Amino acid sequence: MTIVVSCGEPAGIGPEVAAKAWEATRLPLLWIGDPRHLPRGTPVAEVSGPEEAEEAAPHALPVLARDFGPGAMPGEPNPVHAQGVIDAIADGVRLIREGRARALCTAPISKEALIRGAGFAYPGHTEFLAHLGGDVEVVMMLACDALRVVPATIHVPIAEVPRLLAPDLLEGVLRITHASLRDDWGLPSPRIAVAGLNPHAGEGGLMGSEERTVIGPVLERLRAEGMDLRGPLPGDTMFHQEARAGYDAAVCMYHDQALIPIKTLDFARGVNATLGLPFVRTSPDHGTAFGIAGKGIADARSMIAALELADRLSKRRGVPWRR
Ligand SMILES: NC(=O)C1=CN([C@@H]2O[C@H](COP(=O)(O)OP(=O)(O)OC[C@H]3O[C@@H](n4cnc5c(N)ncnc54)[C@H](O)[C@@H]3O)[C@@H](O)[C@H]2O)C=CC1
Ligand SMILES: NCC(=O)COP(=O)(O)O
Repeated sequence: MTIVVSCGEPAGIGPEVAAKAWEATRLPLLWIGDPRHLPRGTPVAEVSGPEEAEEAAPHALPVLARDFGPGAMPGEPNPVHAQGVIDAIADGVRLIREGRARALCTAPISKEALIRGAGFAYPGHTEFLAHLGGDVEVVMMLACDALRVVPATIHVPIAEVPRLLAPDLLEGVLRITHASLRDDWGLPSPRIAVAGLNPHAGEGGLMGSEERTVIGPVLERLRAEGMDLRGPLPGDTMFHQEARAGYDAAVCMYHDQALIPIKTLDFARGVNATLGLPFVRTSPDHGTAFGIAGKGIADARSMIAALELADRLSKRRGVPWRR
């Protein structure tokens, strides 16, 4: 069964890295988008559905063709394309729900282009997919060989993090992360490190209180259920090599606390996966990279890693849509 790849922002590097990743892996993908946005020379097999992808994939990139209207200008998102970009994601999810595809790999979108061009109501794929998955609670994980990280709050202004960091939210994030490490990653007893919010994890309450009022009590409660949770740990000292050896995933309190270490360690091969969905979704860790779009120089290793992870996780799950 095929892995669906949504086109992402046509003015970015998404179409290029998808074409390069197909070339490198020949996995039975189904790319949904306007084939005119693919790099010139990409061998394309237009198919009418995912069922035809397997046969086509060894020779050409299987494409479920959409007409986005005007062509794409590298680096300059066209508002007219925004709805097509959103629809490609939703179509991919529909194919999985219908049991016709086994996973979704999303190429990067420009959140700003979709919000401005089509009034997109979500700050990213993660939140949109949570809605399409049945308004479920989800978690963003970024993973590479050296590290897995989870930001407890995701696409929100930093000023709002302390208010949003409620015990219920943190508990949900930890439960979903723990269940996914066990069921999707095959770790029978996951070890999770949890960062504090404040410098030095609050320095005994002298540099902030969330570690004592929110994070600590949630960890105590879940430890009592048998989860292996370390922390709250100072965010600045939990990512060096020796520290990383002590846990399977790090749950962080905000976006950059989680993403800076992983993108610094392995930007080229990091993968973003959404946990808690009824289906498997992965994505490269990078964005649209408008500055290099159309130049043919984009590095496809993160997209390849995202496809390989989607392949592995969906095979492990065995069903396209878990109810
Ligand atoms: N999953 C998604 O849809 C994601 C979307 N984005 C969106 O992408 C847009 C741009 O975000 P930025 O913060 O600039 O991050 P970015 O990842 O697009 O670019 C950061 C830097 O890395 C370089 N770069 C990125 N990917 C590369 C690749 N595959 N090969 C070679 N160089 C690469 C870029 O040229 C740039 O210098 C934003 O609108 C953001 O919201 C960002 C991350 C994920
Ligand atoms: N920085 C990660 C990111 O923006 C990915 O967001 P999403 O579109 O996968 O929700």
